[in-house]
Amino acid sequence: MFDKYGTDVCVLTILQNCFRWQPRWFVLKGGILSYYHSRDDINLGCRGALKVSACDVSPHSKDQLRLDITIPGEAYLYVRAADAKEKQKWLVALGSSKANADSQANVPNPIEEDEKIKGKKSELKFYCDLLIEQAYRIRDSSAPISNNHNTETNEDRENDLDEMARTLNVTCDNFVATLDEIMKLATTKRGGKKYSTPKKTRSPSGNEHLLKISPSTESSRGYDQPHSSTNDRPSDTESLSSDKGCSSGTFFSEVNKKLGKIIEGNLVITKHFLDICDETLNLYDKLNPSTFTPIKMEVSGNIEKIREKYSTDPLNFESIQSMIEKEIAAKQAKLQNSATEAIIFVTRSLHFLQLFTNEITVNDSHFSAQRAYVLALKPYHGLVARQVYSVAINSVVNKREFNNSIIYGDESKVGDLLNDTLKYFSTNVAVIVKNLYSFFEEKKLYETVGIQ
Ligand SMILES: CCCCCCCCCCCCC/C=C/[C@@H](O)[C@H](CO[C@@H]1O[C@H](CO)[C@@H](O)[C@H](O)[C@H]1O)NC(=O)CCCCCCCCCCCCCCCCC
Repeated sequence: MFDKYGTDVCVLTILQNCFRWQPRWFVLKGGILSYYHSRDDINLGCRGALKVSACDVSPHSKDQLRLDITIPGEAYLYVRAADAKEKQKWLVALGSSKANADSQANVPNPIEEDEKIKGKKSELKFYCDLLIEQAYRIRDSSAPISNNHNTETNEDRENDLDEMARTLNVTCDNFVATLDEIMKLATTKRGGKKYSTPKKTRSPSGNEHLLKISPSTESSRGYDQPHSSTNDRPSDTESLSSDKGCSSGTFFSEVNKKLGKIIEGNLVITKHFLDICDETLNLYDKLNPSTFTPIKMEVSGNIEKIREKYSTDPLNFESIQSMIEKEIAAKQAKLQNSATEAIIFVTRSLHFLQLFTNEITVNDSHFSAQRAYVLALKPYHGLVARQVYSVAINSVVNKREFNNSIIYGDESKVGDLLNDTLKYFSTNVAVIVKNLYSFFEEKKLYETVGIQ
């Protein structure tokens, strides 16, 4: 188990998609557990790494050879040793690594304490995951077409590859920029030699304006907040919600018309909330039905639960907040199928859509969906839901198809209106989502309802 560098190395089998165990090469060094595709691939870089001190390590209750290594709510690694002896060695090695880190934690460590660095590190991890995923997508898409049924033309493929390459380029730039910021923060904190950004030696990406986009680290839930109150909402409601009086427009210019009345003060008006949610359901029909029909059904089931509750007493349940308050008072919020629970899940899907529509104005659809998922849904999802996501993300249409499916009328007349209507939708929905999340927090709703 120990190699010539005094490092713990081992082949462990790892639980991958579809619940199949795959052998992987693991290295535990300096408190970091890294894994590689195989021993021969060490030079190619690790496939994943976890800081052991941040992990919970627990033997599986039934499987004698399995260890679950998790950072609650963030990462998980399910591994299986070849035999009981090997598992025991790993338990001891991981346990000692954690204990070492704990004892060092008593010595004040300015880097660890620095919230900024922590935030940047999770940003870096986000870009690292994206880089790996985008690189694989390019590899898969550039493989020769193996059957005659594929209707995609060479031009389509080239366009897709171009778009993917541009996105990869932006992600690389973001990754490097974040790493650079971490280096600066770390050296300043340590009082070390001032770090200066290395000169760019490669050709510019031509996407410099996109570098401003970075994952939100503003709150623990990763919520993006373009506008903090109803007063911040865009004033030009007319021009963006009514597609400037022409017969061409987008799906969102129609939806936007309904957004004006949805908020009163901080209250989200139930009737209009339901209206908007119903509208957004139409979007799922533009996506791959076999993947998205079940997701649409789940979301529409939740919308129906809210509608049903509302219909029992529209006056008392005029706002979403009053509906929740009354369910809490009647001790109904915790019940299975409560309107409160349904509101939480619908809000999460709206949050996803809000982030997606904001991001798609400057990025490709895959990146946008990925970012929206990481911020809006992933923190709440366990293994199964994440796997559903990984299937869904692979059937996301590209940006060109996305645009085509939301534009109606004369495409050439839509121009800037496309992005304007997306931004308008996103900005206004952000206000709705923000108000609801603040209310959830105020009422400690996740604890009250008993969900993660
Ligand atoms: C182009 C967009 C691509 C979208 C790709 C992302 C897809 C997200 C996949 C999400 C997988 C969800 C898997 C299921 C999770 C559920 O377990 C979880 C919990 O369910 C709730 O459980 C309660 C009991 O505990 C139950 O009572 C409750 O009723 C039930 O809901 N559910 C969730 O976390 C909610 C997930 C909502 C996912 C919404 C995804 C939004 C996708 C928007 C697509 C349209 C936008 C693009 C338009 C493109 C046009 C070309």
